[in-house]
Amino acid sequence: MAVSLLGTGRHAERVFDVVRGSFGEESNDVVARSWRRCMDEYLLHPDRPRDLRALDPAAIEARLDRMSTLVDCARHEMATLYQQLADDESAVVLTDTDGVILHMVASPDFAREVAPLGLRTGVVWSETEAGTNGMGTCLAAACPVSVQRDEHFYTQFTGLTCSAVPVYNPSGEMAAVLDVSSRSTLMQQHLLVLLGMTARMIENRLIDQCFRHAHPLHFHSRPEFVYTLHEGRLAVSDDGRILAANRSALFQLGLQSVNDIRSRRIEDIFQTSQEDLLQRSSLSSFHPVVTYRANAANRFFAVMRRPALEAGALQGQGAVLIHPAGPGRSVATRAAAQAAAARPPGTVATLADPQLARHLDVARRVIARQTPVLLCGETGSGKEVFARLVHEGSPNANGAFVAVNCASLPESLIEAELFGYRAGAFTGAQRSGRRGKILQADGGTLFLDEIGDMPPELQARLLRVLEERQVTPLGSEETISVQFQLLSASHRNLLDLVEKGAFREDLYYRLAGVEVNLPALRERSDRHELMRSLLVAEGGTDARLSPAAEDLLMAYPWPGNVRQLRHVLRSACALADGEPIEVEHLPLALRKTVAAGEYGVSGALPSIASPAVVARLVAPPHDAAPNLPAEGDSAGLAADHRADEPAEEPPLKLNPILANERQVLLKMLEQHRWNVSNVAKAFDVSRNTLYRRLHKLHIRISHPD
Ligand SMILES: Nc1ncnc2c1ncn2[C@@H]1O[C@H](COP(=O)(O)OP(=O)(O)OP(=O)(O)O)[C@@H](O)[C@H]1O
Repeated sequence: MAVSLLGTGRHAERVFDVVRGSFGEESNDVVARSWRRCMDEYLLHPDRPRDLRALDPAAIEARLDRMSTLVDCARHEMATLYQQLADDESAVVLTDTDGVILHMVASPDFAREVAPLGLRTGVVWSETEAGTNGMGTCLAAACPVSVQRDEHFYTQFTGLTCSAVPVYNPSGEMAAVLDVSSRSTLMQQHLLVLLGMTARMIENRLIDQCFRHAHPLHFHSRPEFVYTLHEGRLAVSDDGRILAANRSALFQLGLQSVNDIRSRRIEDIFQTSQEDLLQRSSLSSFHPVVTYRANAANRFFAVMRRPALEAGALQGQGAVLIHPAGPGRSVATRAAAQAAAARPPGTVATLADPQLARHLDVARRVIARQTPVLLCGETGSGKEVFARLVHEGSPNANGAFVAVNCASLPESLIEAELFGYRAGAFTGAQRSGRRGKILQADGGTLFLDEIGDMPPELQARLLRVLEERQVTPLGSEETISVQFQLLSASHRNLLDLVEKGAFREDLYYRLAGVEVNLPALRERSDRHELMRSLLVAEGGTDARLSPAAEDLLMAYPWPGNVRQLRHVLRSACALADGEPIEVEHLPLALRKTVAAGEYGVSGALPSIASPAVVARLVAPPHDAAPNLPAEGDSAGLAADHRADEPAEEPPLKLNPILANERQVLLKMLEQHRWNVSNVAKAFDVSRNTLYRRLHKLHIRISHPD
């Protein structure tokens, strides 16, 4: 390892100079203050380094026990941060408030290399012991700190650059320090941001863990930030009193400390009661609903849930439902699992489309015979919602529904996530080991989403598990028998992937006992009902769509399917703010697409749309070319025109989408008194484009005004 850049003597001299002189001589004031503390208060000497103190194994064990909740919350986030850093010569370290290292994630080589320096579990890195350093100085200064190479007090550490941030407990007190110690000095600012984000994730997990009996309340002033790292998070007792708050909650509410909010009632903070918030959240399928700050006009979007323990251990951030249940488990446990399975986050499950209802029936019958089902369909078409419905009507309905998104897991973690691992299987593994998702699905249903993204080497392991129905956790020699129903899904064509050699053919046939193709939203006959129930979910029972807005939504081809519809309705509800949703509350791009009839032409439909669908959507109802004035021909466009027979049925049979679009345009023309310029402006398209569209849809414009 490189030692001081300056050499021991010169490094010590510089420390002396700065401490004796003014702080201005050292660019980093935090470091200069720390050097002064080291010399004046702790009586350390930069010339006389010493070995760092290490706790004995029993003392380490006792500390780990005391801090086990925090360390458990931190492990996963630290492993993820380590993956993100992609730097073999770095370590992610967690210390308690005495500076004792509790947990460290590093490559085995780097861990071996830095162990003699004291970068290992049980060693004390407080400033009093180790002089100026990332962890100790962060503790002493109680703020994020970056200590680069020669900024360390002792020469022995000047080969390292350490960045550290505080981690707070739900009472708002500093509970730990999260640090990255690396040989690299690059990207320190970026690193501090990443560390700050990881600390917040740990803090949110800690609130979840410590208040599993409380109601979690998620909120933000912008709906898209709810359920993200930036959300405000409160834990609320059964009687509506606030027990804990995260940092973002305090910031958004303009409060200084958790004490300013603890024990206060929901009504003191928001213009709503616990009852009302719970009811509206449930009605909206746990999508954010509007509320206001008590005694103020600040608007927030909030969701309140039932306690995790009561709801059957809904874990993590609104994601996967995991609950052990199956034959032989207690009735209470099964009932909790059932209740939780019946409340998947964000589901209104409207399946009035007869084709979909048939598919559901087939899938349920097939899965009851232990035959795997593969769901195919465009992104956002509701594959997971459908999978949950299959599970709920299956013989394993009392068991857990465990969803794994193969696309969102880093390749290096997917194996541990799926198969689990034994205690100490790798650096960074939990002390107690971990049950993988497959074992969690024992007696229930395993849903492998985006299966086409599973790395090839894991495909072989998965195939073996499916054939043998036995799992061997990482680092273990024990095989465990497991019984689960299997559903998988992909928006990619798996057979194409098989042909390209990216997906194993034998695995494909193993997964696709029966293949169910879910229709895109534009092909569903129940899209009207679905739109209505999503509207209630997003905007409450009073939410209304104006007829023109409704027609426009019915005319749009929805390349992002139900997910996109949900998002559009959510933002429209927010913009309409309690009034009926009008066309102008809908996204401009959507209006343009409908007005210009650009389905499949301007990229409105993604390439995943089948050629048949694209052909149907772009097929003109009439092949006569419009006779239009050239763009910019001011003479031809000087005046707007009036439709001759606006209400007349189109002479040719239009497909439902084009017929809808025609209705939208007619209504808009009516609304704008047949002023084509104004309608074009409302859709933000040129008049030429609009004329062309009107012609295609057989809306005749004849007399200039
Ligand atoms: N039938 C439905 N009723 C109500 N909401 C639905 C329905 N189908 C889908 N949604 C909503 O649409 C969104 C996307 O659904 P889902 O995650 O099931 O789609 P997906 O096809 O699995 O998506 P991806 O391909 O991206 O994994 C979710 O917010 C879900 O709640």
